[in-house]
Amino acid sequence: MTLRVGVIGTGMIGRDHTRRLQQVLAGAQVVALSDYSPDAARAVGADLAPDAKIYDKGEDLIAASDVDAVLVCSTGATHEAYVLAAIAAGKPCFCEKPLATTADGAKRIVDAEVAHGKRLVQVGFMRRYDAGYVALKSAVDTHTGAPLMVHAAHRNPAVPEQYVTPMAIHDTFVHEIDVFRWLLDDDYVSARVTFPRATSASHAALRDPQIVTLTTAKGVVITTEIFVNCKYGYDIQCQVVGEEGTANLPEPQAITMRLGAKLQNDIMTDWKERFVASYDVELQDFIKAATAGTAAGPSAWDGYMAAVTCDACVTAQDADGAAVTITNPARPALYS
Ligand SMILES: NC(=O)C1=CN([C@@H]2O[C@H](COP(=O)(O)OP(=O)(O)OC[C@H]3O[C@@H](n4cnc5c(N)ncnc54)[C@H](O)[C@@H]3O)[C@@H](O)[C@H]2O)C=CC1
Ligand SMILES: O=C1[C@@H](O)[C@H](O)[C@@H](O)[C@H](O)[C@H]1O
Repeated sequence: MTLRVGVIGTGMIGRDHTRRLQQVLAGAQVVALSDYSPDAARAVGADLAPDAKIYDKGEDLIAASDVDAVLVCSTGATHEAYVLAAIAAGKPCFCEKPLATTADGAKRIVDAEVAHGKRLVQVGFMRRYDAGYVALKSAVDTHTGAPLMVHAAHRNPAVPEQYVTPMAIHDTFVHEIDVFRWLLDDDYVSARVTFPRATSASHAALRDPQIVTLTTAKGVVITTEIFVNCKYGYDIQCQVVGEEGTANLPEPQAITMRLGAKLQNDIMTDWKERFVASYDVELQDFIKAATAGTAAGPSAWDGYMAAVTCDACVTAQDADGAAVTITNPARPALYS
């Protein structure tokens, strides 16, 4: 059976996911596209899915009888309404991060899915599918002993002018929030944010870099540098320090050159390239589960827990370095 997929939001990642569904992965076909700007949907259709029907409204795409499953790739603030509509229609839904821009919004999705009684939602936390993180988790689970600390960095070369201080949490750090819960099998109890000297490459509405310190229920302290105007490349770093040893996230494969009296290798410059294989694997997982009428991988609960933590981190950005407590809600049986 070929899964008939509708894609809502045909910007950067909507286009890229349409390409992988049409050209890379097995078992799915994009039959419908929708975007706030219909011209953007038409352009992606013309380039990648000429037979796809273009819908002016995402809600109509979700309701269409020939759409089996939905990909929500529009801007973050629009996700909640589309995911709720997909659940109401009983259709599997892959939602790009964030699941919702507030914890309350994510909770409404969890409540709707629990009421439906079966998982339908997968959140686009693709790092859980990254071969490097999978290897790191295996090392942490089997070799390095009880984790004590994590040191991490999330660096982007530059961000658009409209990117402001809270986005460093909701848009960027949200990946670490999810992947470290999974990596450590733990939840967060507090968040603290400090701001080093600001880079001159930023502007008044974006305090950059920032350092977030999360403490987990088991007492692990995680420090992450978020630096979104680092200039030199897209660089994701992670080191777990355990009782017996340390484990580092592997560097992406790159040719090492001895050239012009220098030892050098390229550093990637964007997320599309850095995590290309992870996006492929996560969506193949979505196709497999959605074909069976359900969802796997990062759940609406994971999206909700990430949103709760994001809210605490954003509060901590204005707390002058003080710790903000994170209260974890009770987990419904659907997500156990
Ligand atoms: N997992 C990952 O690594 C990444 C995830 N993302 C997430 O994907 C989502 C989209 O990001 P980008 O593609 O980078 O943004 P983008 O700005 O390139 O594309 C967003 C698209 O959504 C459309 N849109 C806006 N409101 C809409 C609405 N109400 N209904 C339908 N379409 C609407 C816009 O017209 C635009 O075409 C965001 O939530 C972002 O956080 C983005 C990049 C990487
Ligand atoms: O998800 C992503 C973007 O939306 C975000 O803007 C970047 O900071 C992240 O590095 C990237 O992975």
